[in-house]
Amino acid sequence: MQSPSTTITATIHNSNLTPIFLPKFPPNPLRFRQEFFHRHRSVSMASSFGRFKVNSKMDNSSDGFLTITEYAGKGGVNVGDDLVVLFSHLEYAFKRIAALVASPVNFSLGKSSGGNQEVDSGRDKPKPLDIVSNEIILSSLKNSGKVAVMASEEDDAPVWITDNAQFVVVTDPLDGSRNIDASIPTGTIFGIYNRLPELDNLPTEEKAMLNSLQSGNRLIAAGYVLYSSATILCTTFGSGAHAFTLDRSTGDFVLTHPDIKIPPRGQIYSVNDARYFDWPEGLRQYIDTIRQGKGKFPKKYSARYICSLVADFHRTLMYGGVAMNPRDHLRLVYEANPLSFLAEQAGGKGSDGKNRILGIQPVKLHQRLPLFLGSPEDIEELESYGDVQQTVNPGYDV
Ligand SMILES: O=P(O)(O)OC[C@H]1O[C@](O)(COP(=O)(O)O)[C@@H](O)[C@@H]1O
Repeated sequence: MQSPSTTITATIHNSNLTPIFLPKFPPNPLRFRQEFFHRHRSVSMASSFGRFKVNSKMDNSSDGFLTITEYAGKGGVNVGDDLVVLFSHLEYAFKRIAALVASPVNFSLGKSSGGNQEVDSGRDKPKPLDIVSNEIILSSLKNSGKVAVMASEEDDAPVWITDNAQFVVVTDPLDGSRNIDASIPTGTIFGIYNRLPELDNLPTEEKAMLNSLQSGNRLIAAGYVLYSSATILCTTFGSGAHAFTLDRSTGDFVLTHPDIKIPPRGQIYSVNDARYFDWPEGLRQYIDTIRQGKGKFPKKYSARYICSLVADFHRTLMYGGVAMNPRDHLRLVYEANPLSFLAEQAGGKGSDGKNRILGIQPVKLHQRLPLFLGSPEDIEELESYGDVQQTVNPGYDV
């Protein structure tokens, strides 16, 4: 009989993981790289924006996992040097945030949004993690030299960084941070647009705002980072959704989930159903119906709700079903648009219950709306109930 450690080692070996607590294995098998090349060898990866195409040189690549830089770079989908540089700076920010949320230093930072009120004299009040994460991302974007403006959920107004840089970045630096004291997964969400040169002559505040209020249809890239048992960066450049897992032994994000396809139909719904009595009739009926297995899919649905949007969305992408927040709570610019872009790139849908999210023109930076993300058949069935947006919003303590 094998010893437990032999069994664990074998299991990990077979699943291509390289944990830091075990001796390093020989180079990782070729599986993901080969799969990726095989799938994309002659396939046009042009997005609806018509920008990115696979470079055929990828066929001749060497062994091992594909890093995100390789994927995005000249040997991969070739999104352009500027975007590759921007991504490498974003990656650095995400690694710093991943380290921070997992660090004992959290406790001295004051994890919760309220921060630590008790401070020794002469010492600054610790900043909550969402503020620190915001600063980390802003500093990376500044260092990249590629970003004209950043709009963040943590800032009242967009920050103009530099003239003539190509990109606009919108972000929720640390979503789900209210859960962090319990070490529940959190995430970063981001979207990238091209700067609109036609606005260049406007006053700074105005051009910063209008560049940030672009419709989701114009996103050229988007993604989220899940800080959980693994740190996963799931991204799209408009040519499918791909997830990269942080290999802590090398510090690289490596392609582990190429070309994610959300199941057309899932069996999981994700919602804060303590709000049931504030829901409109249509939403109650929909949930009652699928719970009982009386919907179009004749199986009883199961509920999962982490209350951390990135984690709930990631699970939905992997397993299918629908993740929702039916009240005006989540932000169009920072959350709904980037995640809807990813959902669509994976074959899913993003809706406000009536309309496609990516078609909505933002009118305010911090605009909130109901959000439904998930499998196409589930979203279509939900929308067919008509009355699914929660308009009663009394304010909730937790
Ligand atoms: O309280 P609700 O309606 O369940 O909302 C929970 C949602 O709010 C969030 O915590 C985001 O809220 P904040 O933007 O206020 O941090 C999501 O992560 C989560 O999905």
